[in-house]
Amino acid sequence: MLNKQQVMALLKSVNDRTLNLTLAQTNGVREIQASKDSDQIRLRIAIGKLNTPEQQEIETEITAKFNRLGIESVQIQFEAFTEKELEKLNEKTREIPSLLNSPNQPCFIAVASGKGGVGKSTITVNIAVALARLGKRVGIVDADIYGFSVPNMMGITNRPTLKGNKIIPVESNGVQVMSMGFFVEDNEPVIWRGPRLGKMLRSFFVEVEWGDLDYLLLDLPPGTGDMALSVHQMIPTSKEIIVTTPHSTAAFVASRAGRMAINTNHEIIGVIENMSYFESQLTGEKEYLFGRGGGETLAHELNAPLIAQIPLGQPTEKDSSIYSTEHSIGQTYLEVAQFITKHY
Ligand SMILES: Nc1ncnc2c1ncn2[C@@H]1O[C@H](COP(=O)(O)OP(=O)(O)OP(=O)(O)O)[C@@H](O)[C@H]1O
Repeated sequence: MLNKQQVMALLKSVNDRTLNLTLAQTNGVREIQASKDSDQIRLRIAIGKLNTPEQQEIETEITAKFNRLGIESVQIQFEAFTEKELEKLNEKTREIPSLLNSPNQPCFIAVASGKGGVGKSTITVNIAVALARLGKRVGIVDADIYGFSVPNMMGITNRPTLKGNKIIPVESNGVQVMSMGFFVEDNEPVIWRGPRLGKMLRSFFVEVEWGDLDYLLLDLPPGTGDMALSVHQMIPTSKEIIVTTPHSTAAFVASRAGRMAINTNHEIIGVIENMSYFESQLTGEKEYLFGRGGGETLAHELNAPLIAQIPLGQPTEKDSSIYSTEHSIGQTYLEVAQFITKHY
C-alpha cells in the first residue's frame, strides 16, 4: 500500500485542465485517505470548474495511475476553488516563467544516482536518443554541474546560438541539449554553490528556446546536494529515474537519492540497474562482476519498478556513448523508452 507522500507524488503532475495548471501548482489535493491494510484510496481534490468534461478527464487520469499499481478502488470527491483562491491562482499563472508553466509542459524526468560513475549520464543520453527514435520531441538539461559530460557523450562540439535574447539549444541525435559545459572555457572546474546554481538552472528554462517538447530529461549530479534540491523545488512535477549498479553499497547510497524524491513528493518512474553483468560473446555465459540484486532491492525499497538491467558493453561506434538500434543494449534502451511513453 502507498503512503500519503507516495500518493501525493503520483498526483502532483496531474493537470487540472480547467486551469491549465498541475495539482502541484494549484495545491488542489485537499485530503488523502489511504489505509495501510486495504487497497482503497479516497481523495478530495479542488479544481477550477466542476461538472465539466475536463473533470471527467482528471478523474480518468488519476484512476489509471492507481490502477496501474494494483489499486482498484479510487474514490474522488471534487470541489471547486473559491473565487479568492481562483484569483490567486491566476496571479500565479502570470508569475511562473516559460517552460516551467507552459500549458504544453513536457514530462520532466530527472535521472539521479547515489554516487558517481554508475552510468547516470550514459543512461540519460541513451534514453533521450531512444525516445527521439520513437518519434518523441526530447530535450536534455545537463544539470550535472560539476561533472557535465553530456555534450561530449553526444559528440557535440558546437555551442548554442542566440535568437534575439533567447538561447537555442544544440541538437544532436534528434535531441535538444543544454549543458553547463557550453558556458565553461577549457573544461575549467565549476565552483558555484547554492543560490547561484539555482539561478543557472532557472535560466536553462527561462532563457532557452526549447520549442515544443514531449520529454525533458535532467542529468542530475550524483547524490542529494544543492542541484538535486533545486530541481525538486523548481519542478514540482518532475519524475525520477534512479540509477544504481548491482552492488549493495551502490544501491544503499542510491536509496538516499530515491528517498529525497519521495520526501519531496516526486514520483519515481523506476530503477535502472547498470553494469548488471558481463556476457561472454563466445559462450553466452554471464559474469556478475559487481555482485547481484542491488537494483531489485532498491526498487523494492522505493516501491517502484525495476525498469531495466543493462549489461556491460561498449557502443559499436568508436568514441561514442550512444548505442545503435542494432546493439542489444540499444534495444534495451528502446524498451525503456517504450515503457516511458506507455506510462508517462
Ligand atoms: N553498461 C555499461 N557498460 C560499459 N561501460 C559503461 C556502461 N555504462 C556506463 N559505462 C561507462 O562508465 C563510465 C561512467 O559512466 P557515466 O559518466 O555515465 O556515469 P555517471 O554516473 O554519470 O558519472 P558522474 O555522475 O560521475 O558523471 C563511462 O566511461 C561510461 O562510458
